Amino acid sequence: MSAGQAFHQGEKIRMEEGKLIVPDQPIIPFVEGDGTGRDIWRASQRVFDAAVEKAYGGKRKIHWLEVMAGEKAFQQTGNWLPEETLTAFREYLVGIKGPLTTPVGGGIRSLNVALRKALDLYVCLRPVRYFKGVPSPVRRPEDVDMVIFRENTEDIYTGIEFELGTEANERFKALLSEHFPQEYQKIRFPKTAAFSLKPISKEGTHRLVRAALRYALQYKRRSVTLVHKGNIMKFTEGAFRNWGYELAEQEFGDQVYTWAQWERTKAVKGEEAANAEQDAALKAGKLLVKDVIADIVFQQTITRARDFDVLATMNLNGDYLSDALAAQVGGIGIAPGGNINYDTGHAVFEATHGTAPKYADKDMVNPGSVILSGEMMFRYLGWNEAADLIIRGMEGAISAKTVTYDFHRLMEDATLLKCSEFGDAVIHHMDD
Ligand SMILES: NC(=O)C1=CN([C@@H]2O[C@H](COP(=O)(O)OP(=O)(O)OC[C@H]3O[C@@H](n4cnc5c(N)ncnc54)[C@H](OP(=O)(O)O)[C@@H]3O)[C@@H](O)[C@H]2O)C=CC1
Ligand SMILES: O=C(O)CCC(=O)C(=O)O
Ligand SMILES: [Mg+2]
Repeated sequence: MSAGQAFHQGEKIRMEEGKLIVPDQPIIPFVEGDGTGRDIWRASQRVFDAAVEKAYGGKRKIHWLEVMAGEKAFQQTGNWLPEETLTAFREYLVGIKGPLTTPVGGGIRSLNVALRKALDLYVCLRPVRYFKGVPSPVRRPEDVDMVIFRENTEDIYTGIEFELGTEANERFKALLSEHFPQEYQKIRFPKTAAFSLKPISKEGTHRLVRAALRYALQYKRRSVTLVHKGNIMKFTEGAFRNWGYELAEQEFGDQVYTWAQWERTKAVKGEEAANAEQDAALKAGKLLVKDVIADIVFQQTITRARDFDVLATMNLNGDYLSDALAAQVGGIGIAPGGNINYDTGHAVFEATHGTAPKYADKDMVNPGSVILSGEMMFRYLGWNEAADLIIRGMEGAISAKTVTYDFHRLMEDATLLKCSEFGDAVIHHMDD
């Protein structure tokens, strides 16, 4: 059904004066996704409808609107990401999607990235929390309670690349050697080098860090950590850190204490004075804004998880970090997310994982990531009662040890469920 068809029941979600207006019968567009997306969507949609029905007894209802993207769209329309799909997500403001396949080393560019860019969904929000009973490779998974704010529209995901052997690559190299001879000299094997460009802007950094800080202050989190590889990429990743501190001090000065402030005090008054200043600020309830280099963050989030809370990252670092952190709390089968523009209200919720093609149509994988992405969507809509039921259902199914293969292989005495059966178990445990 097309986005604009007037006879579709339900109403549009709107944004008015910076506030989301959610009717009781909203139209929500969804993409089921490629590969395992099909199985996962079927299970998840049942969970969402059950949660809404149980929470509101018929007063509220979602009118699902299927929109096409990926393989299904290509088969049916010859287009991987039809304009109608973008129009639907634009018009109805809030949607949800399954994973879409991106070929490696050639072929189409990521449809996921294209959607994020088209709707300017500049925050990729990925909470990482522990559910009791989930199998984990670390000793204290309950210490993991982090929220990733990943920049979603810049970085190497911009897709400006020059492939070896193409005329564009030769022209790009000629431009470098003519206009930037010193930089050109640094290329180890210029004859066989390909290139990717990495734009990182002050504007893009500011809006991402602003969103992370607002979230941290609203939910009374302990800290926001800026993640970067600024020692090596000084003017992109290093600038991300500097602009992040700048924004924090300029816009949230009376509510935060930054490590940039600590450095300045140390330079003038010494380390002891800087430590005392930080202690006093934290005692006064200020939010700590700090930074970490992107390699050590992968170690420290494991060895001292409690030191990390909200993490603000550029696009690639956040992509890596989301899968890595998910491993500590049960893996990618239970890692939700949302792509959000807090200014326009547009949001598309989706799992952190991909299409896992080897499991496609086997009714086997964990639908938990999409189910929890729906939970995030309900909270975004203010439907907290439905969201709470989903959490209760997930907790109940996991603590009853009725789980899909990914958890089953790591748990003792668990019952192996199919993807669809896990959805049923979540619904069943909503009544716990
Ligand atoms: N937002 C999106 O749409 C995303 C799309 N992708 C795309 O997906 C495709 C495949 O990517 P790939 O790198 O293989 O990553 P995937 O996340 O698709 O799969 C990697 C592994 O993660 C585990 N896994 C994934 N999903 C689940 C699940 N629901 N339940 C349990 N385990 C799960 C499986 O592990 P095991 O083998 O151990 O069982 C699987 O083999 C690529 O084309 C990629 O571009 C990737 C990420 C995000
Ligand atoms: O777009 C893709 O295929 C991969 C995206 C991805 O890995 C992510 O957003 O986490
Ligand atoms: Mg990823």
